[in-house]
Amino acid sequence: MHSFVPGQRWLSETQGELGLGLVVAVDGRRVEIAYRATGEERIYALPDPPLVRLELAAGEHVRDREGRDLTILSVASDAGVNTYRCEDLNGAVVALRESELDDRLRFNRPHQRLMSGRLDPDHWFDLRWRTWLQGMGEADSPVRGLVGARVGLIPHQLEIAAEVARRDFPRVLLADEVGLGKTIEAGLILHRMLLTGRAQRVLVITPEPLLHQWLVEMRRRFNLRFALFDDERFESISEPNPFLADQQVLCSLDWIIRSAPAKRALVDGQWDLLVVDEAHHLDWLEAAASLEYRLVADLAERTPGVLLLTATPEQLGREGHFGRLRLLDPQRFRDYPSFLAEEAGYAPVAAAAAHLLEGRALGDADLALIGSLLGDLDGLDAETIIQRLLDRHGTGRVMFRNTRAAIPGFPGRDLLPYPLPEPDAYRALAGDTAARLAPERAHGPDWSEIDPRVDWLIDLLRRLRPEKLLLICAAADTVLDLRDVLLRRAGIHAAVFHEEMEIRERDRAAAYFASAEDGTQILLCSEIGSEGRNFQFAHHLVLFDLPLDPDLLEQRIGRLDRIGQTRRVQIHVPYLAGGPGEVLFRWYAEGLHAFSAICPAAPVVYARLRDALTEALADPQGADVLIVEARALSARINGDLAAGRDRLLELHSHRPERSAALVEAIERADADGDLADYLKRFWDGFGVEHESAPGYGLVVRPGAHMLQETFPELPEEGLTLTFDRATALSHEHWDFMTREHPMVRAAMELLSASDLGTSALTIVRDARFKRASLLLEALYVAECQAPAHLEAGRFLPPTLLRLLIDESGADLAETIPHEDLQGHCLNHNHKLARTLLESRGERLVSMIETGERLARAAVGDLRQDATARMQRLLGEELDRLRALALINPNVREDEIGALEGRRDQLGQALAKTHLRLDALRLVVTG
Ligand SMILES: Nc1ncnc2c1ncn2[C@@H]1O[C@H](COP(=O)(O)OP(=O)(O)OP(=O)(O)O)[C@@H](O)[C@H]1O
Repeated sequence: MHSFVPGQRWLSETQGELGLGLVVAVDGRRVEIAYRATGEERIYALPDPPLVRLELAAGEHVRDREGRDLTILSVASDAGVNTYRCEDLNGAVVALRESELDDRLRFNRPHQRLMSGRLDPDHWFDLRWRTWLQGMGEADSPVRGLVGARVGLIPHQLEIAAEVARRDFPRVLLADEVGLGKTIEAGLILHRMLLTGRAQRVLVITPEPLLHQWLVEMRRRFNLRFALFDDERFESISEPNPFLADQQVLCSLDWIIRSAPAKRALVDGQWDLLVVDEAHHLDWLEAAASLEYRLVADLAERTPGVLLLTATPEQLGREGHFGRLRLLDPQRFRDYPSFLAEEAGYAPVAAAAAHLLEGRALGDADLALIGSLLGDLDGLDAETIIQRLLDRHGTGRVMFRNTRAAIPGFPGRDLLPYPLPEPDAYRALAGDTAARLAPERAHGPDWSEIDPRVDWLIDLLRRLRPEKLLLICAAADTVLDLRDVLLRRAGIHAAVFHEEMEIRERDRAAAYFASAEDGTQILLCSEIGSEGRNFQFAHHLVLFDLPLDPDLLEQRIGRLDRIGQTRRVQIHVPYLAGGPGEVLFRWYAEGLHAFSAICPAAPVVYARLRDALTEALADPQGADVLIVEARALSARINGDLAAGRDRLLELHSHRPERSAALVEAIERADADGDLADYLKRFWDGFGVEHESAPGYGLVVRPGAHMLQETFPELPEEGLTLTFDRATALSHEHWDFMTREHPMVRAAMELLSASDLGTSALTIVRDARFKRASLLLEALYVAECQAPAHLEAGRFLPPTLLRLLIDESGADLAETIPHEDLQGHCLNHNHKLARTLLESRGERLVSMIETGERLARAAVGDLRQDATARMQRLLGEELDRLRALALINPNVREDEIGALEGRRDQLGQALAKTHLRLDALRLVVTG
């Protein structure tokens, strides 16, 4: 019999959910226990309170208050209070007084619970079994983190996400063409890294107009709740570094640049992963780097994972592109001239790879080129050669770019030009090309009275009603003037979106436009609406003016021509005939063919012919010659790009056979009905109400008599959910329930950390068992405790070992599956249960000992297999990286070092895999 001493830890015999108790005071008649996990204090009468002394032994795994995982090496007692000598995950030895044990620790003692007749209903035992099985299935799944996103299964996105997220330090430029889903790719990558524990602190930086869209996309597609930081939030947090108060932070580049204290705190934010959207704003020239660039460079230097997103990597020139690659890997991209020289060599390599892909025989020149890059080609098949070329050359490992041409399913675009007479007053601006190109700004406030585009627009709106139109123009003033004139002259209410509005106002305007029932027919946007936003529910785009930069034109069209667009995009272009407006229109329409499709050559053609274009704008007589030249140049460059550098990049950015396997794996997970069955049983056991809703939906609400006051992630008012991906995509206000949904993860954690279902007793009547006998069903869990970033679960996830021991000590688990042992559960029949347990107690103890022995032997095998698998997989990966490093400087030294370190640490962690008895069920057959 123990006596109570302050500082000791005790457990409530009857209320395990209180957590670990601490003796705070004792007198002759009572003991006072604090349960800090639940904030309860209880006073118990002595001498016989319903408490069990917590005595831990060497080999057991515990956690301290700071969350460190420890293994007990030995125990010493001083005046009745224990001090445990422990080892942490890094092998350091620490002394832990028992009062410092984590108050939330649960100590399931299935053995004691069973022997003392504390029994749970069978269904909880069954759910425990299924919980562990499910966890095992997920741990090494190639589609982990990808399954739970509310996204359509678009192959190139899944492949990029899987490829990038498995790297130790993912530092890449996601540069798919406009609207192909870079935000989704970044979301998939970070979702996977968060789920596997590879990242915890994530920072996303976007331009101000995209903040809200990111917030919403992360929440509704990935169940990720980002904290949006601005001055107000930053100042309201009193911690020394307010960013440390949140794990997933979203903020705008503009705000950080403006706020010096925020900038300092952000750089010290200890991020694991940094995402920068619209990264082409990070200007860099060899001679000067912008403020924005320098800030991101500071962050990138201190953050292991960096994702830069841009659809126009070469906007503002190749030098800026190089600057952004340098953010990802400053060692590799050290100087601009060598980068240019190296790039020049890509085209022939890509051409050779293309020949191989097309199944053509290689000529001597190709063979010599490939041989000089890869060494001996003997015995290598075409596929292997292509893989190696992709792997080892170019910017492949740091940059991904998919183009529309390679992705099916875009409905296409139609150009609808409207030449309009140029008013005399505008023509009078001749001599000032800029003014004549934007007469609405140069002419004065009454421009809308004389500009034919206004009547044309009113007419178009009437003709297309109720179809929605997005209008983009260069300036906020034009937006405001157009709004006024539409209302005044035609009674048309337009929503507006421009840089002088507050973020919330802009988001409201976009929502007002989006609303199907009572929204506006037209949204008038200044240029800030041309970047990143999703307006693909509309099919008509009006380009009220045209930008000079072709990347900007593509950004504008990309608002509608993006994933999710269901019809051909109608591009309406009104222009003033005879003047520079017509020249610019023809430049895009006839010279670059940039309205009807993306013109990859456009930035280069623009850079080369900029002067000629300026001249033709000033003097439209020269337009014909210019257009012919632009057409020839863009055809040639587009051809070169298709055959050269971009072809290689495209090949590397999407390998269909790999993405097909990912799509198939996710489809299989989606089709598996187990999860719905699992959750329904869980809810039933817990007391959560659920009923079908029309159209693959399910309404779930807290019941009146639940096991605990709340169910994880279930709001008081309940929620509607669906297990069906297609339904989830069309009902975005419903939760998409997958194994990765926070509710499922929290429910599984709740169960495995509690003692629900850890001991059960069932009577099974089955003709296969002739006479009354005992079977002991034991669930052991082999666990490898290692720091999360090592992802030990890939090789040895918490692994369930199920044993079914009969009275002779034989294990029948293989022949009698768990599902076959259904029967009558004795958790309510205490009397019968106790009689059974008392009469067969000795036999039971010996069966438990046998189980323990068999499980220990099995865990040894498991440990060995996992270590061998880890050595093989990481060994292969290391060989590949080392081979790559010899020829491709894109492979960084620290990547190889990190992988070697990981292999060693994993080896040590796997060797310490330990075994824990999780649950016991006594089955009485007859
Ligand atoms: N797999 C997907 N399932 C469902 N919707 C998707 C998927 N991928 C992309 N989308 C939708 O398509 C649109 C374009 O995606 P996203 O915004 O990620 O593209 P982007 O490449 O970042 O665009 P931009 O170049 O304009 O910044 C968004 O509305 C997004 O929600």
